[in-house]
Amino acid sequence: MIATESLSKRFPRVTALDRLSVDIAPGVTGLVGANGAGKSTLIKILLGLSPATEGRASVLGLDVATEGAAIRERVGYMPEHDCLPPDVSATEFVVHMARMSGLPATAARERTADTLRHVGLYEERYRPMGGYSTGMKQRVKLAQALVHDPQLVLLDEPTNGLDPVGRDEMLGLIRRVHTDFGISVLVTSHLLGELERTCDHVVVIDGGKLLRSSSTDDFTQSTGSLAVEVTDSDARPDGTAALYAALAGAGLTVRPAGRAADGTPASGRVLLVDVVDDSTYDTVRDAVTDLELGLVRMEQRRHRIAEVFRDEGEGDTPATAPAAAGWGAGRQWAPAAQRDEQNGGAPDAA
Ligand SMILES: Nc1ncnc2c1ncn2[C@@H]1O[C@H](COP(=O)(O)OP(=O)(O)OP(=O)(O)O)[C@@H](O)[C@H]1O
Repeated sequence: MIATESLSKRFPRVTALDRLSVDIAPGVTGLVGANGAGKSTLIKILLGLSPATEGRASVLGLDVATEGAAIRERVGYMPEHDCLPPDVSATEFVVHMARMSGLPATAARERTADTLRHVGLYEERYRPMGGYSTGMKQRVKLAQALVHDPQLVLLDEPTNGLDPVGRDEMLGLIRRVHTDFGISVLVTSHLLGELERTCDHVVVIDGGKLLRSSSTDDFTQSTGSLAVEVTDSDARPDGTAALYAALAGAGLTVRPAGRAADGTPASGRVLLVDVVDDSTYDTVRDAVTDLELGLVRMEQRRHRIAEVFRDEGEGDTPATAPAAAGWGAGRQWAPAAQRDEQNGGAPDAA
């Protein structure tokens, strides 16, 4: 669907893309990187709007250097920044964009109504967009990217500025763009954590270089740990501590999920139990029953994408720690994504 070969973009003072070679298949793909990693630059090159300094790229089999117009006919684009005229309504704007894409007037009106309904804009669609919330504006930007029924959409930071609920809704909408309409999606974000729920595949770039391109499952494969959470009871006001002692006493390796920055156990209520064999599940169940605690959850733990990068970064091996100055930001950026997950996905101020 998208292929780049040694693609570079150099500005006078900065190399935004550095010999990037990547292949992106149909489906929902996340393009993730810290601010300034080169995500928007890549999107502009893929749309044929900005020439590469070196290398090649194709989108839907079309060459970005010579077939930009044909690419833009088949591809929708949601830009990162606010670009909506404040005095017109969503309906007027999206109809206009549909007409610009070549749809006849009636089809443009029908497609606009369908698309705005799909993104969840109802009565508000007749009001001037200047009075819209950030979430509504993001939805209009998504609608105009979809209105001409593209084969692929490129979404640049669609969750920017949204609160946790708005972000979840937007990610759900993006997923449905693919499942309901069969449109492939390339979505950028600087938050690793949010993409693992939405994307089939994740491409990570840093300082314009490819850091990793893998299926989401490869990033988040199961670990050998079981996450267990229990309630407290009158008899045992600290149920987690009681369970910890019981499981350790039964010979299992147990630790609290997460540690504070100084290495002390975090105050969280989730315990991680190393799975030895199938009997581990029975031991946990029996311990919870014997202590007369309520079992909130017992689940096989999966890696979070952010942890993969944190763990790899700690080794500082040449294969995973790029020389680019961006890695400094990257190291802060993985825990930031985790913080973001822990607090329920609050917008990242970074
Ligand atoms: N027109 C330009 N002229 C000079 N430098 C540019 C230009 N466009 C981008 N850059 C630089 O190229 C680098 C990559 O920018 P880009 O916008 O692609 O990053 P990004 O990953 O999309 O980050 P963000 O989400 O912050 O936009 C940055 O250092 C940026 O300052």
